[in-house]
Amino acid sequence: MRAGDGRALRRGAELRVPGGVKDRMCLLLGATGVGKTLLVKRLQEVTSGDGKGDLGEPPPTRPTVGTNLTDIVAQRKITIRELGGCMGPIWSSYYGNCRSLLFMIDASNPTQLSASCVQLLGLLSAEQLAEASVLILFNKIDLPCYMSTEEMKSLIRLPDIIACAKQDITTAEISARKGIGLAGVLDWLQATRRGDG
Ligand SMILES: Nc1nc2c(ncn2[C@@H]2O[C@H](COP(=O)(O)OP(=O)(O)OP(=O)(O)O)[C@@H](O)[C@H]2O)c(=O)[nH]1
Ligand SMILES: [Mg+2]
Repeated sequence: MRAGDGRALRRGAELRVPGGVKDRMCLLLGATGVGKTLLVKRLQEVTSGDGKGDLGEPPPTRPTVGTNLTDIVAQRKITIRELGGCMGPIWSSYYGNCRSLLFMIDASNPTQLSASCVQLLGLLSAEQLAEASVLILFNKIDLPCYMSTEEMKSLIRLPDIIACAKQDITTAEISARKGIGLAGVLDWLQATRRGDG
């Protein structure tokens, strides 16, 4: 399934995580509208070869009702599974074969911050994700906001969260719209993929 082709779950069919041990993948999670689908589309653009230079206007996205599986082919193939924000109550059904986790926060929307923080704490305390590498993405830094990302991090006490977490956590500030920080995301994905052997 291509990014952006979110589809509804049919009688919980998608709840069965593809169980093969070979099928380890990167989960992409975050509240509705933070920009997950656009990020995946942009990563595809920049790795497709013709994505050098200006990315241009962002492609349209629709809310993901269900899940999108996308292969990013850079030095090695990386499979990213985005779960729609509206799927929050059943995200945990997909933790099983997750090796790395991208968690996205909307840096232009401080009113959503506490909800995102609760989601993040839930993820970090999940037993099945204890060994996952985590990249927290503050997206939409191209938009003006009355609060800086540093203030947002401080508000949710992110340094304390990182210090107490079992996971190896990295943070990045990006704009999926403008293409800012995408190279760093790809580098991180490649580095965690290498750890898979
Ligand atoms: N300005 C700006 N807009 C963005 C950015 N990233 C995403 N958007 C916009 O935010 C809206 C939602 O983006 P999506 O990628 O559909 O969000 P999502 O996280 O996949 O949402 P769900 O699938 O509902 O969970 C779209 O209009 C995007 O174009 C960004 O970096 N900057
Ligand atoms: Mg989406």
